[in-house]
Amino acid sequence: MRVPFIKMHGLGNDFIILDAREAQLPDLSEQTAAALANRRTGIGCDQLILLETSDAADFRMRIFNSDGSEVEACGNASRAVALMHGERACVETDGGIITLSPTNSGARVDMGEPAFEWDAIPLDYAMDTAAMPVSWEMLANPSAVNVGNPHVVFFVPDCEAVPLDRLGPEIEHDPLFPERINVNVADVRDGAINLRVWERGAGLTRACGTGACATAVAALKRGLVTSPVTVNLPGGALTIEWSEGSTIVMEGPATEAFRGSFEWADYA
Ligand SMILES: N[C@H](CCC[C@H](N)C(=O)O)C(=O)O
Repeated sequence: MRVPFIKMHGLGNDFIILDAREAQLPDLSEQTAAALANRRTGIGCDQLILLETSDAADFRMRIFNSDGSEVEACGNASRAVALMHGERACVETDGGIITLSPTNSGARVDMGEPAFEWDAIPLDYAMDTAAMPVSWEMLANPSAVNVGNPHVVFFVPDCEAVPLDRLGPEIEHDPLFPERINVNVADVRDGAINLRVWERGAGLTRACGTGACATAVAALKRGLVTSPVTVNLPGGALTIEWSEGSTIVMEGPATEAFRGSFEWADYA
């Protein structure tokens, strides 16, 4: 079976998008997702995105990391799907309902409300998620926020100085995080956030939309910045708006790279 796809990215965080809303596709296994995402033997992406019909929203967006793991949220892909869909839409994800509003260069996405309770992150045991009494070498006293998916956020003097390629996987797989975790290291300068992210199931990426949301919320709760806040990632900048009790709104670019097709049997 020949299957069409669209290759898109949000600030260099890249996606293969499969659209099963009209044409039924075979069941997508985590093995097939990982094979398609493989940059050497497959098409290559950070996340694979599958669009399906939904009874609860305009459509459903499913998210598979490049290791094959299916997860709840993907901010950059939400903007890419908004641009592709071309009009305002409510979208069902495993992390809740999000609202997409295309702009002429990408999209504004309402990501829903963040959660802060230790068992909503989730953590393996109770603790204060605003300043967790844990550390990994120079990374200490983080915040934890769930923005549909789980994030831990460390504030440091210089995010470029952190050996994230080594500490990221160590923290991602720590037993404190029963569903693993996305690892954010950030510094704050001139009212803006500089952010690097080790993504659960995908590793270092050029940008992470949900990481930008979680880090902005953590910084706003600590009084380090004011809303709206610019978050500078290696791939570019996003703007995040949030205040206590409200939903998170993220705005930024999305880009279509190319369209193609592949033989499903080659990856099944
Ligand atoms: N790159 C995505 C994050 C994917 C999240 C995934 N790594 C997870 O396991 O939650 C974003 O822009 O939000």
